[in-house]
Amino acid sequence: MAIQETPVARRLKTVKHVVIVLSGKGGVGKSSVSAQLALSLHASSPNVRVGILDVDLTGPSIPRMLGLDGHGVHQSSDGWVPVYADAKSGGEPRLACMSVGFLLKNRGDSVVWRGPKKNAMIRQFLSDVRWGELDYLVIDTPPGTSDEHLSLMEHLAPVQSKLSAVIVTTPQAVALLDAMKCLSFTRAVSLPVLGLVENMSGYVCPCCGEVSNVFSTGGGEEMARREKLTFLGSMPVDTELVTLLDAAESDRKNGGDDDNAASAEAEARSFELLQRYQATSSAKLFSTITAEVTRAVAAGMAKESGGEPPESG
Ligand SMILES: Nc1ncnc2c1ncn2[C@@H]1O[C@H](COP(=O)(O)OP(=O)(O)OP(=O)(O)O)[C@@H](O)[C@H]1O
Ligand code: SF4
Repeated sequence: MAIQETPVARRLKTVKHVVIVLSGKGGVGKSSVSAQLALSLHASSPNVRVGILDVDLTGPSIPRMLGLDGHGVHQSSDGWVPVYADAKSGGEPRLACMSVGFLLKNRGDSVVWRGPKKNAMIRQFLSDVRWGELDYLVIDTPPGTSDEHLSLMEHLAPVQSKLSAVIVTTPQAVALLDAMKCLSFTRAVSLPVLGLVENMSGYVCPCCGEVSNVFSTGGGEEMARREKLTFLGSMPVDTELVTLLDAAESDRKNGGDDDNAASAEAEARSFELLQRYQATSSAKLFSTITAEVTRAVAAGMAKESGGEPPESG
């Protein structure tokens, strides 16, 4: 008997690879890493098409991080239409975003749902968004390994071969302990891990750019070595990132939330700011991560098709 294709599998047929970003603890920078990874993949080639899906139902922060606060969800005959972060920056839009944040009236509103409703929402996000052709879909998840993660893995099971994960941690012992729980989750659900990112590893002085180690450092690298994971790199606490996010946000607010010329211009400016951050030294890490993601995905695809993986640069 033929196995019936699920709506999620049908929808994700046009998506080549899915990168799930996980963290054991809240507030370690998982959404920042997801947003910067999506921007970096987008910048890696003028032909790469990227989607970012925010399934952090109780704390969606991707719209703010991409300067897209205030957008709503529009329905088409073929499903929900994602919001394009680069829609106003000229050329064909190729950075698509969908978040529960687009469903909330105000940013301060919270989602108070029980498990079954969360599960249904995650299924709908995976099956109903009209992504079109995507090279990468980055999924930002809630912290920890909760019901949402189990739902996500259950719905994504038919496309298991397209999945991999990036784990984000901070260097402190308590965060590393939670990152280990995250790692055992990936092992339990057979989710391949592309590598580990250590965020808030040191502090970049806004005056001279010197990096000082406020907390312990190197814990992420040590954990990666011990667990035989790829260490993707470390990112210091960078006030430039905070300033940039604030600037992008106030630009967006000044433009208003309506779809008028002022808001379009503000959105184009905030996207430009975000792209500019990619060129700073703290964000250089993301080109390494992007290269690793691209290499691992190409190797995986070559293995599936029986061919040789391309040489990594
Ligand atoms: N390297 C960094 N330098 C400066 N600020 C950072 C850095 N990483 C994250 N932040 C800031 O820390 C805050 C928390 O980051 P973020 O929302 O990415 O964490 P999270 O792990 O996704 O949190 P949550 O538990 O809410 O999902 C944000 O305001 C973000 O801008
Ligand atoms: S890192 Fe350099 S500029 Fe920053 S506070 Fe220390 S000495 Fe001053």
